[in-house]
Amino acid sequence: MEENILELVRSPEDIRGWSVLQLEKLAAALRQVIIETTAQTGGHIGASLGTVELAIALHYAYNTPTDQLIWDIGHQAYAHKLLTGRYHAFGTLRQLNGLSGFLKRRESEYDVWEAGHASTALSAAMGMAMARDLRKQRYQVVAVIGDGALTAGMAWEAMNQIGQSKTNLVMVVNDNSMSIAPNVGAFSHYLTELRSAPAYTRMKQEVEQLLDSVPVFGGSIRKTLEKTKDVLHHAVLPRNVFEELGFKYYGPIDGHNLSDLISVLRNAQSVEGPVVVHVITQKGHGYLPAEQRPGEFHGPGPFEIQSGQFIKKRQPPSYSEVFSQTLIDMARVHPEIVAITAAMPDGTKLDMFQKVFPDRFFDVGIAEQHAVTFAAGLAVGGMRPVFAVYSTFLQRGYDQVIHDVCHQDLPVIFGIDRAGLVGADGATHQGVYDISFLRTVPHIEIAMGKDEVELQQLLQGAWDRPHPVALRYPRGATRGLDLKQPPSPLVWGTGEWLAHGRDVTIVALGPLVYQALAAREMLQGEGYDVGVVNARFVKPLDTALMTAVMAETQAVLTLEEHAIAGGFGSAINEWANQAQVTVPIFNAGLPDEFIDHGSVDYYLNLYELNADGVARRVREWLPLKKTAEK
Ligand SMILES: Cc1ncc(C[n+]2csc(CCOP(=O)(O)OP(=O)(O)O)c2C)c(N)n1
Ligand SMILES: CC(=O)[C@@H](O)[C@H](O)COP(=O)(O)O
Ligand SMILES: [Mg+2]
Repeated sequence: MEENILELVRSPEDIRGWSVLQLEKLAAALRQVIIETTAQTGGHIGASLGTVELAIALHYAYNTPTDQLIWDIGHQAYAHKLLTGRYHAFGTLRQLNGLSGFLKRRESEYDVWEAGHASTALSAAMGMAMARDLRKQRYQVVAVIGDGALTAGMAWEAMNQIGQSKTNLVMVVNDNSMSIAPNVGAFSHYLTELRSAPAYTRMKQEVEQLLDSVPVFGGSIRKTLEKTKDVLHHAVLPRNVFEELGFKYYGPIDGHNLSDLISVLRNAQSVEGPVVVHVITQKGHGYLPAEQRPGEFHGPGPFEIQSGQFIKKRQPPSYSEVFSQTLIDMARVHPEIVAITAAMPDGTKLDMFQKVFPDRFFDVGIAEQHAVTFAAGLAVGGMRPVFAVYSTFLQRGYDQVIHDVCHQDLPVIFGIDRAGLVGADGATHQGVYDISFLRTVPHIEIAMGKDEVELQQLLQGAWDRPHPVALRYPRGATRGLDLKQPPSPLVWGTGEWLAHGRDVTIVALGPLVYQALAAREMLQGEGYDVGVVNARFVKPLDTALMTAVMAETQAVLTLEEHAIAGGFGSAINEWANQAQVTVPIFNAGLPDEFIDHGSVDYYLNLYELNADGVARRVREWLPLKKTAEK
């Protein structure tokens, strides 16, 4: 039986003496494991197949983990995981208590930087390089960043500092001309030009050879000639943007050619100052369906390897689809509506909007801060911008929400997608902070419907609001309800008293309303008299409804799939405190800790936010007496 080459690799040290042929075999084995595993677990297969050779070459050429290797985002680092002692655990990828889909410092000493959000690698690398220099240590710092991540301002802020500093730092640009969707923007076009001009490197090499062949002598003649060579360099050689910023540029290099990669990376080590190594890779390389459909294979769920078909149950439309379809219907009537995404046209389903209204759709790249202020500008100009953004990524644009949108009280609609737990992406991606960080800001109104019908109604209602509005909706499938076009209107700012109950009233936000109703069913059978309110609004709170509830019930349990600190329950507490409500209020939400990868259902159960958990809470710790026992 043929030996499994991956069994030989317990750490990168094991491959450092290998021949290119052996390394190529290793690359093939890594690809096979990545395909076979992600076919079961789902995950970021496309990006990770694209960096197999790069990961091998980096660990081969550098002395990791002493040399610090930073992967931007970390979704493309499966080969890095497999090379750094995690082959046997790889089957647990993105599963509860298993390997993270991103890099984690607690998982490996080779994971020197944790991320999940894009474009942090260069700032982190600069920090590490400065720390090294200040502490007079000797190790290399290498950051791998994608072309998509280079659309973010943060990356440029870092380059601005790195280029000036002249510190030793290698920036590997992993250019596959893809973000999740095809990459966008002027810089992406620039990279395309740079990529399609291998003549650049050749010509540069030839000119450099020519200049180097000019003999130099000692003393002042030497100095003069050196100076002349310098001037000639600048006059004859075109300088690209990286060079203008102070980096030495190597590229473009075939990112699937191991010997080229290794020799360039080795060369880069001996260069003084910051270096860019521009590597051209193919997303999904080595697995045809992923090469052909790179967008779909960016981060799919399980799939069938042979056919490349996704294994999906038939499901009702997702919340994102309902949001986008409703927006399309509204945009047909209101020509002022425009839609914005920050590199997530597929995830937010705004790609549906793009198909119908290509001129009223904007993908600004991984640039959430810009997207928010761009929306503010559009609003000032008389348009009605809708920025659909994952809750977690809106964190990037917080100052812009406060300073540019809310401060000017502009009618920007934020479609806050993936609000709540997200499952396999884990801690960096949970959408569980937006209520806390948004509700402190004046003018903004925040709502979350219990289902897709209410999402439609709320989006429709947001159109009439003269203020910023944040509409939250979760990841995944809706309840499959019958949707009307146009939806029947609801009264803005009102909740819904679904059931009256004297012992306790559960005031729930979003789809957890259905868990509250199910808990009520259980508890009523046990003699508790349980009420349920669908809060719908976090801001403004429906205080009239809450006042009426407090007059009728012995206790209130607030329920939300959001951090308990500063969330919806806190809003109720603040109001109750001001209104001098004496009814005890208990808050159920997510604890003050980062919540790892694992299914949403698992965590809802763990934190007693599902029907069973809510019923347990009522039985165990609410200071209640069943009405039946009184
Ligand atoms: C701040 C932020 N916005 C959006 C995303 C979602 N996202 C994850 S990967 C990705 C594409 C990144 O493209 P690139 O850096 O070129 O890496 P590739 O996947 O092509 O290897 C995007 C938009 C994110 N992780 N972080
Ligand atoms: C790495 C990253 O940030 C995205 O690829 C994210 O994983 C997408 O999440 P969804 O699967 O919820 O669209
Ligand atoms: Mg890319």
